[in-house]
Amino acid sequence: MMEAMEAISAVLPGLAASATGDPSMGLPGGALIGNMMASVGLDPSFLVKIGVSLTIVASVFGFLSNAWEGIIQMTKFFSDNLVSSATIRSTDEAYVYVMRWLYTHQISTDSRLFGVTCRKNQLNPNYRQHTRWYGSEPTDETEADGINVLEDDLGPKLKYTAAPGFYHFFYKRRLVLMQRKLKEDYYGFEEPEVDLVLFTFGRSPVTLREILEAARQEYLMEQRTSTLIHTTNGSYPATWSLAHAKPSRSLDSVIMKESDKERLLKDMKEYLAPSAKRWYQKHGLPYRRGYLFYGLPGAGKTSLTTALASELSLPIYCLSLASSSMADDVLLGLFATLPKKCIILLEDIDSAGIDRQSFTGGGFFTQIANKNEEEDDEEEEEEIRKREEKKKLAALKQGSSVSLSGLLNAIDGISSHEGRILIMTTNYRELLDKALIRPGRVDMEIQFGNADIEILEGLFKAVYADLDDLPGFIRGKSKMTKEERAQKHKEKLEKLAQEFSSRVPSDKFTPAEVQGYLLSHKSDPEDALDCLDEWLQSKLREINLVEQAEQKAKEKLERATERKIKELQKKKRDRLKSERKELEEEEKEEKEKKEKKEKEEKEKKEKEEKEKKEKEDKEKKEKEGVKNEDAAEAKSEKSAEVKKLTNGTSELKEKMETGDLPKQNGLVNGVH
Ligand SMILES: Nc1ncnc2c1ncn2[C@@H]1O[C@H](COP(=O)(O)OP(=O)(O)OP(=O)(O)O)[C@@H](O)[C@H]1O
Repeated sequence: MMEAMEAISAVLPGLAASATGDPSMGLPGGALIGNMMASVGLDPSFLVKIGVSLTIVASVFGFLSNAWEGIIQMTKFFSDNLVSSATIRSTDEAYVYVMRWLYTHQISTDSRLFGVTCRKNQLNPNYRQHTRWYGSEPTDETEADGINVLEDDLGPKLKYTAAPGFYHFFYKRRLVLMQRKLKEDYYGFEEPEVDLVLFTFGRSPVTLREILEAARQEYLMEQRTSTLIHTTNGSYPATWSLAHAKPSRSLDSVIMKESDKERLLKDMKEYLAPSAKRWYQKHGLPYRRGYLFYGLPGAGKTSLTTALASELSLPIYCLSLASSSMADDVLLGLFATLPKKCIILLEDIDSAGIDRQSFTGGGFFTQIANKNEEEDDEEEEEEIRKREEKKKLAALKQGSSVSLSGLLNAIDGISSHEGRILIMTTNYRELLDKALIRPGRVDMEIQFGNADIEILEGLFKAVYADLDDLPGFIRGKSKMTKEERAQKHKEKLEKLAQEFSSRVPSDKFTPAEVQGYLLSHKSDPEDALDCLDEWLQSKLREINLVEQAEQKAKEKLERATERKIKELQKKKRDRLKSERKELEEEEKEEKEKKEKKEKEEKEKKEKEEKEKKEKEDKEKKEKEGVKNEDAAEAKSEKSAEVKKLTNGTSELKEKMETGDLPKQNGLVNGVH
C-alpha cells in the first residue's frame, strides 16, 4: 500500500513540491496549502494518502454497484424466463389453504426464520427470529391463518409461523422456493397483509398448481369433519377470515322441540337440493332462504346454527351487527364476497338502525322519539304502549352503525349471492322492523325460550349420555355384557331425567343455565339430583330478586306510560277543541261570505232586470213613436186624398151645376 502511495506521489509531484517549498515545481496554490498545513503541524503527504484512499473506495463501489445491477438483471431474466410463480394474498381464502397445507405437511422445518405468537387471533404478531419451525400436534381448533391452536394446562402454547423471508422445500422431488413478504406499509398495529409467493424452476406451472389444488382439497375436506367458522377481524377493507374449525356438532346435542328441529332441517334440505335452484328460477324467485331465531340469550340459537352447519356440511360466516366495526359499506362488501353455498349468521339484528349517538341524547333515536311525539296524539293507546316498551328495550341495547336500509340492501341487494342460507338471530324480536322479517327475507321463525319439561329431560340425558364418563353410575358393571350395561344405563338415566324434569320448575331457566348446573356435576347424575334443591333455592332467590326489580321497573314504566297517555289525551282533546273552534269560525266566515255574495248577486240581477226593462220600454216607446208617425203620415195622405177627392167632387158638382159636364147619376150619387 505504502509503495502504491509513493508511486502515486511521484506521479502527482505538485503537491509534494509545494510542501517542500519549491514553487517552480508546485501546483497553483499548492505552496499556500502546504504552508498552512505545515503551520498546524500536519504532514502534507497525508492529503495525498487521503486522496488515494478515496479514489480506491470509489472504484470498488462503482464496480460493486455495476455488479449488483448485473445480478438484478440476471435475476429478472431468470424469473421472467426460467421460473414459474404463484402469488397468494393473505386477504384471499387461498392463503389459508396454503398456509394450512404448509403447516400440516411440516414443510420448511429446517427454516431459520419464523414468527411466534401466543395470541389466538394474531392481530399484532411480534416477529422474532428463531432457529426452526414448530412440529404439529393434534388439536381441535384452527386459527385465522389456518394453523391449529395449541393449549396445554398452563394456557395457549406459542405458535410458530413463517416469518417474512425466503424458504425452500421439495414437493415430489422438485425444488420449490417460497417467499413470504409483508406489505410495505405495515406498521405493526394491525394485522399485516402478507404476500406468499411460490416459485418452481422451469416454465411449467404444473407443480405449483398441484400444490394449490392439494391445499384446497385438504382444506375443503376438513369441512366434512369440522365446521369452519369465518368472521371478520376488523381489518380495513373488511375481509372474511377463518376464525375456528370446530369439531362437528350433532343436531342431537341441541335440545329443543323435536318438531321444530325436524321442520327446520327438512326445509333447509329441500332448499339445498340440486333441483331447488331451477324451481326458484322457474318461479322467478331469488334463490335464497332466510330464517329468524329469536328469544332469550343462552337458549340455543348459536348452538343450533352450528349443528345445522355440521349436518349440512356448510361453512358458517358469522357477523354481529352490534359490533363497533360494522357499517353499511362493510356489511355490503362482506356479503358480496360470500362463497356460493354457506350459512351466513347475522347476530343481534335488532341493533340495525339504532345509531350509537342515540344514547348521548341527540342522535337518531331521540329524533325518532321527538318525531313520534309530534304525532303522538294521533296514536291509539295500544300503539303508545308498544312504542314506549320498544323505546325501553332499545335503550338497553347497544346500537350499531348499520342502518336498516343498509341491512336490507345487504340481505337482498344486487351483491347478495344466491344459494346461501341466512340465519338472523335476535333477543328482541319486538324491536325488529316488519320489513326485515317479511316473507322472502325470513321464511321460517323459530322461538327459543326457557326450558320446558321436555327440554329439561333432554338436557339431563344429553349431559350424562356417555357411560364412560360416569364412574360408579352402574354398579357391578364388570359382571354385565356391554349391551346389558348400556341398557341399564339407559333405564336409570331415563328415570333420573324424569325426576329431574319434574323437580325443576318449567319455563323458569334457560337451557344454558340448566346445562351449566348439570356440568358442575358432570360425572355424577345422582349428585346433581341430591344438590338440586339447594341450587334451585339459590337460583329462584336470584330470579325473584331480578323479577321484583323487573316488576318495579315495569310498573314505573307503566305509570310513566299512563301519564304520557293522559297527557296525550288532554293534548288531543285541546287540539280537537281548538280545531272545532277554528272550524266554526271558518264556517261562520264562509256563511257571511256566501250571504254577501248572494246579496250582491241579487242586487246585480235586479239591476240587470231593471236595465233590461228600461231598455225594453224604451224600445217599445221608440217602436210606438214610429208607428204613430206612419199612421199620421197615412192619415195625412188619406186626408189629402179625401181633400183631393172632395175638391174634385166639388169641381165636378160645380161643372155639373154650371152644365159644363153631362149629368152622370151614378157618379154624382156615388160621391155623395
Ligand atoms: N337448546 C340447547 N341445547 C343444548 N345446549 C344448549 C341449548 N341452549 C343453550 N345451550 C348451551 O348453552 C350455551 C349457550 O348457548 P347458545 O350460544 O347457543 O345460546 P344463544 O341463544 O345463541 O345465546 P345468545 O343469544 O346470547 O347468543 C352453549 O354452551 C350451549 O351448548
